[in-house]
Amino acid sequence: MNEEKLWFLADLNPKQRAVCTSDKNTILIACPGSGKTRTLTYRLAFLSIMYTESNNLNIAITYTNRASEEIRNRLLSFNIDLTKIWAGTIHQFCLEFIIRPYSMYSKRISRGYRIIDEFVQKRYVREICEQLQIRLGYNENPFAYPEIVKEYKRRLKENKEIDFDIILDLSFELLNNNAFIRHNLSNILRSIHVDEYQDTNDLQYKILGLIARENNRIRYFFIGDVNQAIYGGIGGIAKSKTELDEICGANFEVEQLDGCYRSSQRVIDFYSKFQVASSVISSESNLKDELGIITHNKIIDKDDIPEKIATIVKEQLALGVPENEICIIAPQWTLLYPISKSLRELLPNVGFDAPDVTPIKYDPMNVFYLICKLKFSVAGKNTSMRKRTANEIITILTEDYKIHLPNYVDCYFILKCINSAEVCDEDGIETLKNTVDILCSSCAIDLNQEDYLKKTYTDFIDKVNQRIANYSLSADMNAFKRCFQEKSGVVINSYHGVKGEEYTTVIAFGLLNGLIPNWDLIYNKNNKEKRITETQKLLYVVCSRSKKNLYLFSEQGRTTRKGDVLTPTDELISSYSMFDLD
Ligand SMILES: Nc1ncnc2c1ncn2[C@@H]1O[C@H](COP(=O)(O)OP(=O)(O)OP(=O)(O)O)[C@@H](O)[C@H]1O
Repeated sequence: MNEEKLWFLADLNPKQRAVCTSDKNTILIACPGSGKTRTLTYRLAFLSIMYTESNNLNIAITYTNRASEEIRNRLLSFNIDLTKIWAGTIHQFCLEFIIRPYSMYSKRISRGYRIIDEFVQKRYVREICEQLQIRLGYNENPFAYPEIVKEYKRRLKENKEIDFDIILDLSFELLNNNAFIRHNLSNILRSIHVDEYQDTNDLQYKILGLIARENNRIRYFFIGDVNQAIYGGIGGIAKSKTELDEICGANFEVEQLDGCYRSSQRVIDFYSKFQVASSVISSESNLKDELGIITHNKIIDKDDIPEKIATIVKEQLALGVPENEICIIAPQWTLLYPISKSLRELLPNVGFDAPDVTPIKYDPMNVFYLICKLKFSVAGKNTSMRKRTANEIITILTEDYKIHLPNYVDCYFILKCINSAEVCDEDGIETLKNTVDILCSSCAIDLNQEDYLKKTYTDFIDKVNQRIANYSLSADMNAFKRCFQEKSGVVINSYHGVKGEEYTTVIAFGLLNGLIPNWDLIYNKNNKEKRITETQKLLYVVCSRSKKNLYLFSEQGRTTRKGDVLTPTDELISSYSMFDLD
């Protein structure tokens, strides 16, 4: 009877279908474009259809919010009921399934806590450096100083604050110290899928292992590609079968997918030169025999980059390539913001899905960010997102800040309050303040009695003001609305941000020693091997996003702060001696 509902399995090749419907703990390792994400997404759909009677959840842990959003959208397009599927990052998983429901069992957070963001973290580091009289060098990592770490941790503890690392530490502690939490949690799960598992760190594996060992009926699915392990610097590691067997107390099958459905053979042959674990990849794409364009320009001046890229974009559009099939990539946000601005000026009729410097920064775990999202996006559109966001606001207030809300407060009430707040066209901050005032008074929240919430509010307003001042931004309602407008068009993103994505034409610039690889890897002369492999993996990720065309730039004229000239990335130059570039 389910067969009709499983129509989508026909879109998989036999190997993908076997993996998708398998009931074994599986490690799926395969090359870019081989359909790992497709197999994972279809597996979630398969499980939710096969086990309609059960309430147990199927979990997908992704590296980014963008990836989990894409999985959810794909499933919705199949009309899959999402109630038994959960997709999000490991931090969201820990927060939702461990920290929030069990915070009363941790002395540190039992009376409430607030999650701090990068803005507050940077402020603390600045204050601590002043206090300890430490002068940090340019780009130096403050957390390499044990005395800074000690004082930072002390402050957070004293203020009942947690950061992203502490979310993981506390989750591990709660699970490790409390058998009943492991028991309760593992009994509501059917399966856990970890996408891009090569980027998982030791503590994250341990958390997953504690859950797995408690209940061997949960099926685990680790999906990844060792050649794309670009987070080694922050502890990401692809564990072997033996290690995963040990961590999860289970027996894993190792499976592989063959062929690449994304890229032409020419693109594959080019990026294969950056493999650290070699394998032969053959194209299964309908673009298989396309030659496309693969080029590396080392003579262009940095000031000519915007015009040159604008010309390529125009040519591609004229050839019929859709806007969202073109992607421009750079290694740093400091390069991405100016190129976005220049391209918008040079190509006023082209749409861009590009990073903008806006008054409000993306921060979905901050309750005031969520209030802004509802106030500054269009009411009446995307009702399910609005209801979800309003519910999330209630959850954060009650479970993180431990605020007792009156019984009448539900998502509709929150939406009504936010919609009714007075708008001040010239001043987004004033509008936000009106919204927070009405929300607090209607929900019986006295901000003066709620220290943590008030601190988060003050920090949020400070951060917005600082961004407006630092980047000379407009502060009117339109500027605030732009933060939440959906963008579409030519994609502009970072080298790390494009992981998992695919485009007909990829244009990458900033391929320079000092950026790719970064200075940390260059200075570390003892570890030449690491420098080479880390750089190769980044180049592999970037180039394997392309279906057909690849324009690479190592522009001239970029220098260090001292004025030393940045030269083209060595690993890129050495790789194409055997390859005929255009
Ligand atoms: N069996 C198939 N038939 C046709 N197209 C497929 C098949 N499997 C995957 N694809 C298509 O190939 C492309 C790449 O798939 P997917 O993104 O799942 O690969 P991936 O292995 O996750 O890649 P990456 O490692 O780069 O993230 C997508 O456009 C997908 O729809």
